[in-house]
Amino acid sequence: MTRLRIALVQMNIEAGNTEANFAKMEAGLEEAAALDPKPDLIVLPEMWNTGYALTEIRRLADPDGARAKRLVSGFSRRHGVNVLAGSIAQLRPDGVTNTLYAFDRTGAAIAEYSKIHLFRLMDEHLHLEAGETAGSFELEGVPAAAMICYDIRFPELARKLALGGAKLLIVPAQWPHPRLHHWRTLLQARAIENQMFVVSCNTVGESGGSSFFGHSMVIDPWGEVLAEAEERETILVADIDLALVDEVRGRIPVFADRRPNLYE
Ligand SMILES: NC(=O)CCC(=O)C(=O)O
Repeated sequence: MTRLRIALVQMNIEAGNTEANFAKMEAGLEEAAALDPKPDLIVLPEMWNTGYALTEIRRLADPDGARAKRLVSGFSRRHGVNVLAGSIAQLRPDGVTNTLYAFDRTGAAIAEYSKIHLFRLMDEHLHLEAGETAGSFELEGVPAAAMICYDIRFPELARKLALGGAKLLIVPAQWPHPRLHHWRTLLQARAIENQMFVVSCNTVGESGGSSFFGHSMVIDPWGEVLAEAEERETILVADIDLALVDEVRGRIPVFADRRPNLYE
């Protein structure tokens, strides 16, 4: 399949209120799955279970992500829809990670990725453990990849994922004011330079001393913004055609023209 309908659940997350956040996440998934036509893929934002309640994160984090995995996997299977389950605060024996999962239409796990660049400005490095591997996977036969929020400031990671074949990059985030122009510019740059679709799901509202601006986006491999949310809770929907990736890569053959021996 080269065409995908994507729905992004741009939601307000209450820092530290996991029960409210789980309820909101489930309501958001149900609302997205009820769209007509139904989406092929639903995406959630970063750290949707706890928000940035980092000083209490060990108490709040989901042990092995068991609760989130059980709920989202069951939802995927019941509705026959792929879900990229945001990221959550996941409790592991060696600490808390900022981890996303993806499930296919049968509810089977197809991806797990823990954020590898921790964002010092929001104290992530003091409370979270960084992941150690990049996030590539396959979605309905499409080579795809995921990064989390601050990761998009590292073009070398996006390039590695694109060189590995990714045509679709999915980015859950909690990106606050006042850096809207960084968010939009970096996401568009990752799409243009790697000639791939970039799909980013942000949050809205005040939490943990930050104000999140939404502006979830779907950007095509030419850098065109196909859909962009405003600063309020919403389900943002866009239809993408993956065939455009090969067309753009054929028109400007960036990957064939690279000179890695000069700069790697
Ligand atoms: N949650 C994050 O990683 C935020 C990243 C961010 O705001 C940035 O400017 O980078």
